[in-house]
Amino acid sequence: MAPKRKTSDADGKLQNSHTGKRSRTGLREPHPNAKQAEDFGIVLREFYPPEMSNERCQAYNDGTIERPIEVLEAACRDTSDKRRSIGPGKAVVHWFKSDLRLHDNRALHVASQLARDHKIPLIALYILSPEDFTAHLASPARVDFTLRTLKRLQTDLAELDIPLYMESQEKRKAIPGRIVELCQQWNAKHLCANIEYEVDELRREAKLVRLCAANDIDLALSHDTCVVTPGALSSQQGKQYAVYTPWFRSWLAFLKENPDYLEISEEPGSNPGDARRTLSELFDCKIPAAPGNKQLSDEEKKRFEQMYPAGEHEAFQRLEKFLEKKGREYDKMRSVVAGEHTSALSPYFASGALSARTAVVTAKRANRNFLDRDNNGYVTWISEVAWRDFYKHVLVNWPFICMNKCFKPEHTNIEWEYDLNLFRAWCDGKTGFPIVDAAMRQLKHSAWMHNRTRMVVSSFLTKDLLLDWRRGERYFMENLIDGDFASNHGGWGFGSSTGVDPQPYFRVFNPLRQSERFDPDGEYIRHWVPELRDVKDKAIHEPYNRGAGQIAKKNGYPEPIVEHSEMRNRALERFKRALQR
Ligand SMILES: Cc1cc2nc3c(=O)[nH]c(=O)nc-3n(C[C@H](O)[C@H](O)[C@H](O)COP(=O)(O)OP(=O)(O)OC[C@H]3O[C@@H](n4cnc5c(N)ncnc54)[C@H](O)[C@@H]3O)c2cc1C
Repeated sequence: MAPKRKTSDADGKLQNSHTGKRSRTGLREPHPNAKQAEDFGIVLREFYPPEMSNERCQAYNDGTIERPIEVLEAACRDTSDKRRSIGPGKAVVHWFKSDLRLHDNRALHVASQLARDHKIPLIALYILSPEDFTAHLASPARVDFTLRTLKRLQTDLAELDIPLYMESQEKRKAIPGRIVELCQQWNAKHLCANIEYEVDELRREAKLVRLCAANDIDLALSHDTCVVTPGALSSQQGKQYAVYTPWFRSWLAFLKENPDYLEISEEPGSNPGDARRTLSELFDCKIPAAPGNKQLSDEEKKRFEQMYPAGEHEAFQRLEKFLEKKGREYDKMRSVVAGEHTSALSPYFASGALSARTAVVTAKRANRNFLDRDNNGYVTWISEVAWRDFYKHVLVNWPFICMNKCFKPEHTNIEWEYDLNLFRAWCDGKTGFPIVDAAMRQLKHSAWMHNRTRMVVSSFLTKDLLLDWRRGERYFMENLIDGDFASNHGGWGFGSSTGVDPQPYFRVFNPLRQSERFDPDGEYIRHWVPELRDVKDKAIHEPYNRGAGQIAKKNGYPEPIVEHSEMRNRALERFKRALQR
């Protein structure tokens, strides 16, 4: 039998200009929530087509549509002969994206080796794309952190006589062409970059590989951001794991068998002596400005600078300090929401100032006996870093999750609410549920939130308010300094029970129990909700039901906006109904 022809991802995007099942007229009918989802700001129509159909997700699962990673692999394969024949040129370029570090950077290492072998200089490149920031919902705090990290990177590179050329490109479509133009201007024949696994980026890189080859430039791409490359692990049936625990077992076994995956790449050496002179104009580049829609106030800028100093040196110091002071107790303390018991390294991973590999190797060293599961603190922390890999592996295999779809497309049929008042109350930390409000205010102030409360508030938005989880996912991206598509989607999928390896839908977090368990003395709540600071003892968890209503009311703290058990039942009914369809 002839194999089924695969539709390319890009073809499919054009074919699938509408959503849902075919009606009797042959046109596709929208999903139950498609229109509301657009009006509620979930599908960004400025950049993307309407929500895709469940059929089309199924076609990805059946392998009849090429995944973006396959499109990229095909581009690399088709151009490999041509690329191999390309000579050295006069410079090698490393294109920085979300890998803003010198230490343990796979593609940068390749670029530096090439430059050394051919005795030509290395040029570093960064292109800021306001459109990408908007389409990918980058928060102003994350953009500011990226720009501050670039400043550190520029200084570190300059010490090696390597220039960092930076510019803004308003239109993201213009980026591949502009990169080719720059390489031609610098007479560079080799361009190196690390792979980003989000759909837009994989498609862009597939185009760029071909465009470069057509212009006599070799784009060499490296796998770098995950410890274990997406696609390297598969179940006994040869499939991508959808459950974390067996996946993690396989991840550990893979690293035991392939220790080279934990090898740290050397930092680049200095450029040859005359690079300062021959490339002098590239050394004075200004850090691009944050786009107008991603600006912070002066007060916010100062606050974030203090909370999260930028750069890889800071990241490494924080890593070492965390492992030394908190690592051993991590398994016992990581869910306590008051105080600092986790590493708070997520902004550094997200910007690429710290590699996951370095984190694992350093933790392993701190533990010394990692594979024999010596200390539960370090082993648990490594397993958390592995969650980051897990969600990226999931994204590569099920790319439609990048397109506003659930991991199980049938979950798109859940009937959500689209109530703006409830959504605002959640965003502003005014739901009358102290643990939820404390967490949402922590997010506003710190652009970061504790993992436990991320789970609590995502469950609350979806199960207690029954709001479409994708709006919460978007709000997180727009506000987190560590916003990372795969981890954020994974977290929201977990909390809303619509994702890969989710919390089962019938196990609904009770905000009160979560509060009593993970903030037993109410320290976290009192810190973030000043209206409740004078509330004594256990009343802090639900002031209106435990005799502290007067204080709460006097200080303007709202009564609960919903009744948990009633909403829980409603959520269970809606999930059951959707899954029985
Ligand atoms: C609804 C929701 C949304 C989330 N959104 C993001 C996000 O946008 N970006 C992000 O980096 N993480 C996200 N997470 C995962 C997790 O909450 C954060 O990574 C963690 O809180 C960061 O704090 P830390 O650096 O102190 O973590 P630590 O506890 O010190 O863990 C170390 C590192 O492991 C990784 N990690 C830990 N837990 C997870 C996890 N559950 N999933 C994936 N990676 C993990 C992170 O890179 C983290 O920095 C989300 C979780 C949920 C439930």
